[in-house]
Amino acid sequence: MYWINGQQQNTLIPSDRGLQFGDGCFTTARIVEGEIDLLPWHIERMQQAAQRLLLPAVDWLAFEREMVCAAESIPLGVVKAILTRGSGGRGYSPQGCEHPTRIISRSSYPQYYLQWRERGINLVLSPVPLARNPLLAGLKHLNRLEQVLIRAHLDQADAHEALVLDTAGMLVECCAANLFWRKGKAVFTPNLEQAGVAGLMRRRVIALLVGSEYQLHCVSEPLETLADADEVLVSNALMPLLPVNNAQSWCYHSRQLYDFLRPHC
Ligand SMILES: C=C(O[C@@H]1C=C(C(=O)O)C=C[C@H]1N)C(=O)O
Ligand SMILES: Cc1ncc(COP(=O)(O)O)c(C=O)c1O
Repeated sequence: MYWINGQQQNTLIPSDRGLQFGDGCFTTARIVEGEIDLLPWHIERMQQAAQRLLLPAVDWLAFEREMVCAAESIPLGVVKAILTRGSGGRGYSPQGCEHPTRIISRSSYPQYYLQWRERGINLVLSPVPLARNPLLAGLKHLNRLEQVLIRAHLDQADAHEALVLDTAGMLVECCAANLFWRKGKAVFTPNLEQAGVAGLMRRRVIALLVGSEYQLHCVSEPLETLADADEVLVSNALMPLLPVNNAQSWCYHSRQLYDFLRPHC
């Protein structure tokens, strides 16, 4: 089910720059008991992305209201919210684009995440690297060709998620999730300065670690750092947190950090 600028409809004008250039940003949220989990953070991240992408003024009240309405009385589900620069401009030029497009959709919850939480998942190294670009790093923008290629390779592999490196060979994240690993009481996550999406569940995990017995380190490390990790976890707004059993040929048996975080995610 889709709502475009508040109207229930399934068609988007072909000149929309979201389609023409991937000119916009998005967020995907979990609905729990009719409410959007982390709603203020979803709005805040979209506002920051809109600012970084120089989008024209957005009606944020309407945007939030439309997300909230899409979630109403749904026990468990997914709301996706997209903002594009709208239509207009000559070629790439955004000049004259003053009416951003709001696209809200609702879908069912991916039930396999419930099973994966209990059983854990396996990760395989993706052959597709992420380009390093600090200008776009962290943003959940609409240009997702890298993820589409990563997912296409993953669909052929015997694994649930992928380990994704950047073009310098540093760990960044997974196909559609952020990555954490633990060594003793030290917890690590890639710093996302050059590539990757600054996930909201990553933000929640980081917040939960503050003042705990664990120390968080945002790092730039190669794949091999996972060889002597005690535990590996992945997160996104829907999962929201999954324990990893295997990454490449390395096995992890501990659930210490997962058991600490899971009740709060
Ligand atoms: C790709 C989308 O959203 C991301 C994917 C997932 C998921 O597959 O679990 C979760 C959160 C999003 N960052 C999408 O089309 O919604
Ligand atoms: C490439 C990528 N990294 C990280 C994430 C995690 O973001 P969030 O926690 O906001 O869902 C996503 C969302 O699926 C993603 O697509």
